[in-house]
Formats: sequence, C-alpha cells, structure tokens
Amino acid sequence: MTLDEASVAFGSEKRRKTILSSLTMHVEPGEFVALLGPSGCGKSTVLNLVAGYLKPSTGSVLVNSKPITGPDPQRGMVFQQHTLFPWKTVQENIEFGPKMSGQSKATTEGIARTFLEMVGLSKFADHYPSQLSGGMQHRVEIARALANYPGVLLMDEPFGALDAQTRLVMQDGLLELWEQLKPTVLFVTHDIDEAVLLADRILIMGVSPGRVISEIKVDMERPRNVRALTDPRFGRFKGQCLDLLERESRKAFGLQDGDDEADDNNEMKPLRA
Ligand SMILES: Nc1ncnc2c1ncn2[C@@H]1O[C@H](COP(=O)(O)OP(=O)(O)OP(=O)(O)O)[C@@H](O)[C@H]1O
Repeated sequence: MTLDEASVAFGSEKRRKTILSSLTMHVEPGEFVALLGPSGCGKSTVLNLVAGYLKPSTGSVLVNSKPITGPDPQRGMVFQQHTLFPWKTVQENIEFGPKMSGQSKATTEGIARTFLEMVGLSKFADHYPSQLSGGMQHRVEIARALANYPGVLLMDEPFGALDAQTRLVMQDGLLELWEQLKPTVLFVTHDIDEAVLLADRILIMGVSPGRVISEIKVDMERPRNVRALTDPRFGRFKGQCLDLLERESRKAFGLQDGDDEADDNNEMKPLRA
C-alpha cells in the first residue's frame, strides 16, 4: 500500500484548508503499521483515503500498485463506534460480506463459523448486537471485517472506548488473528502502549498540515502478546514516541487556541536536553 505525495484539502477555494500535505508512506504486504499523532492531524483521513471513501486532491493512493477507485471489501474497516446491523444476529452480521460477494449459503455459514470461533463467540451466534458487551461487539466487528479475507485491514481506534482489561484481551486477540491471516494493517490509535505492542512500525504524524514526521521500527520479536509490555525494550520505544509526540501535541493545542505562531515552524527540535 502506497500513498505517494497525497494531499487532501477541504472547503471552497477561498476558505481552503489543507489537511494532508504531500504525504508519502509505504506499507509492505502483511506489515502492521500504527499511526500516532495529535488530534486533528489527519490520521482518520489517511484511513479514509486507503478505504476509498475519499480521493486525494493531488498525488495517488495505491494498493497492490493499482490506484484506489472506491471502497472495496478487500479493504476492511473497523471503527471505534459500533457499526453492526442491530436487526441481524451475530452470525448474520458476519455472513453479510461473503453473502454480498455471491458466495453460497454453505460457504457463508462456514466462514461465519470459522470467524466466530476465532473471536471466541461461537456460543453467541444467535444473539443480537444489543445483547453483547462492548468488547464482544468489537470482536464481532473484527470478525465481520475479516470474513471478507481482506488484504488490508484499516482500524480507526478500534479499542478506544474499551476498559483497560478488555482492551488487553482484544489486543492479544488481534495479534493472534493477524499471525494467522497476515493482512496488511493500518492501525490508528492515541495509545502509545498499544502502538508499540501491536506494530512492526509506528509512523508519527505532525499537524498543520498533516504529514509523517518520523517513523519508529519496533524490532521486538513476533509472535508477540501482552507480555511484551514488560519487555525492557518496550520502554525505549515508548520514550521515543513520547518525545516525538509531545511537541506536535503542544503545537496542535496552540492551533486550536488560534495561536498562529504554532504554525510557523515545522522543524523538529529535541524536547529534552
Ligand atoms: N469532510 C470534512 N470536511 C472538512 N474538514 C474535515 C473533514 N474531515 C476531516 N476534516 C478535518 O480534517 C482534520 C483531520 O481530521 P481527522 O479526523 O483525519 O484527524 P485525526 O488525526 O484522525 O483526529 P482524531 O485523533 O481527533 O480522531 C480535522 O481538522 C478535521 O476537522
């Protein structure tokens, strides 16, 4: 997946606001990349570009070297908020994608069973989303996205609304699923621990305009699980992220307060002497 000098601007000609400016990034097939950056820097906009919900104003967005022309089940999206069909059972929600792609009843049922088992919800196949906890609904969301066997999985703060313990379980579960299916993952989060735990590489984004300012390669072994949180190297990666994010976050706050000076200088400066 490649974003090549992709820019996004919103608004009329007079009040045009550049959100992303000449953003270039490349994600290898099967790679797990996390996007970290201050609120409003354009992380979700990057996902929307790759999902095909949005077209770049200039530049290009390619998957498997082909330009993206619109949404495709091959690029599955999982959001923080629930998007399950409330009138369908868990099983029917997961069957939806394979059914729409014209697969037989037996195949769709088989796929749903496989993914229900993978996310540990086989016993809840006949339940409706409203009968599940938030964490369980998220597991169904992930199963529903994976049931299309997407080459690319786009995740927009998928665990942001969960309590700390459920979040750990979900992170472990996602790592397991990723090891089995190896989709390319672009994962947006505000949680540095989550980014370091899950990702092969972390791209740090800056504000005004949104762009990638740095990348951190998380060279801890795979397969990983939540035990990696206690690895001595974990703190080092976390510190690097904090250093890079601190200034950009302050700058983003300045911009929200209408502080024009915050816009003046995009250069990175060391935060700690
Ligand atoms: N359709 C739109 N029209 C106008 N402005 C938009 C639109 N979508 C997003 N924006 C603006 O683009 C900027 C980036 O938004 P985006 O949601 O991508 O940021 P983000 O980094 O994901 O933020 P957060 O971390 O708070 O979710 C914001 O200033 C937002 O107001």
